[in-house]
Amino acid sequence: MEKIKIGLIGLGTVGSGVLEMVSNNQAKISNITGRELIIKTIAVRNVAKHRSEVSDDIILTDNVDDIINDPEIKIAVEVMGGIDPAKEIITNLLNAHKHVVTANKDLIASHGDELARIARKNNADLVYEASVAGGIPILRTIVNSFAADEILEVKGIVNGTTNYILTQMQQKKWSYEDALKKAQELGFAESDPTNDVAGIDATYKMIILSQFSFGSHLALDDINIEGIQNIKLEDVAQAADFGYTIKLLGIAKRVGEGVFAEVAPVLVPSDHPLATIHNENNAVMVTGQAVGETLFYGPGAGGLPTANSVLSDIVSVTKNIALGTTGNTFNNYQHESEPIDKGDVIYPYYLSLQMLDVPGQILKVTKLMMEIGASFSQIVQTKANDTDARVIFITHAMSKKQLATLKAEIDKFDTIELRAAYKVLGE
Ligand SMILES: NC(=O)C1=CN([C@@H]2O[C@H](COP(=O)(O)OP(=O)(O)OC[C@H]3O[C@@H](n4cnc5c(N)ncnc54)[C@H](OP(=O)(O)O)[C@@H]3O)[C@@H](O)[C@H]2O)C=CC1
Ligand SMILES: N[C@@H](CC=O)C(=O)O
Ligand code: NA
Repeated sequence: MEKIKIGLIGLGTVGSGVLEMVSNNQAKISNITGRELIIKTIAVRNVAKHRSEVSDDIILTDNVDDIINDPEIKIAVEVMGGIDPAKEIITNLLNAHKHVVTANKDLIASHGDELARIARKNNADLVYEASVAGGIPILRTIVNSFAADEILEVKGIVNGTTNYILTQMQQKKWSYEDALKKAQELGFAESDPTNDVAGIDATYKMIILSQFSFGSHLALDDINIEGIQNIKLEDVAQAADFGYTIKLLGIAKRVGEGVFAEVAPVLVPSDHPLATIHNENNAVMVTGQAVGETLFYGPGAGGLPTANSVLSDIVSVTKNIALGTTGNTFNNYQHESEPIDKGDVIYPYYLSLQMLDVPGQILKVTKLMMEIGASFSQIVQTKANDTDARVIFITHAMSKKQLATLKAEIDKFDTIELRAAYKVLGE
């Protein structure tokens, strides 16, 4: 049987999963593709590290040129992460006419168009199913199964680390710090978890999902991003009392001829499907004009689940090599979007305020709400400490402009502090 030789760049959480799957699932892969896959060379940062999983017939190197310059290697798998030097490495691989499979959302969200052009020029495949929602086969599903439908909205939980942290805070009352540490130990977090907890990783994934769903080219600056770093156990408990679960959601939807996208903590009604997604699992809800609402669920992080997506890409490239059909862009939907006024997008909000416990304080907030033309649907007051009250409001739908004015006006009161403002899904 003809052999296809592969170069693997990175042997951490995902790379180890890829190595394991290629050796354990060879029979099925060969059956489907008519080719035998061989991992010839693995590039890592530190070759001195003990790696019992690497057999003697595999070349282990710390020099990626051993893959780039090897004419025998047809497919390179980049699972080292980060933008530099991954961008230069992938560029060199494509220019050396290698097909590239990557899990790198940072790079694809930031420079995907440029890399896709280089791939096309070299008649090479560049595919990245693992970059969004780990083990969920979502990108190829949008390309193939939503090819004709007009997608109106794509939203969901697209970061495993933060969903794991929120689940532990909600179900086991773990502190944020303890939950993050465990997510790192389990291999869900990025090597620097800042992007996970600050919502940047989820934003990269929403940029890629928006490209596939709307043909748009959003940049980080186009998107309102808020992470989970400031969520307190008291908000988690208060949200639960109101019947909500706090989730870090990515939302991207068509607004007129433009696309609105946001990543932020959102109160999800506890009986909503997205509220039932726990731990490192992810879920992506795609709403199409014709099909209506669809939901795709599965592990969003972790070695083997992510490796399964990488392997699906490797198999797809291998079939293209066998058929002589390489060089097609993974996503070729392009649609020019117009800028939208984000201030007009409306949602209900959860507002947590701390105020001096004396008469007239709630009235001040109520008057402000009247002035901006907004209103409350639920109010709860508890004791914060000897002098202060905690007052939680759930508002009716209001615009971001109204919310910004409210925040600015509350800021002027010495006796009232806005401690949290989170969107609420549905009204
Ligand atoms: N972890 C997950 O659940 C998921 C991760 N991803 C993405 O997959 C990619 C890999 O993630 P993950 O496996 O978790 O990362 P790890 O940190 O576990 O592994 C990174 C690997 O890359 C190697 N490496 C780093 N820099 C270089 C370099 N300059 N040259 C050669 N090798 C290098 C490291 O070498 P050494 O071993 O010597 O340190 C290590 O083997 C990232 O893009 C990530 O965003 C996507 C979906 C899920
Ligand atoms: N760090 C990421 C890994 C997968 O993309 C996450 O937690 O989702
Ligand atoms: Na995926």
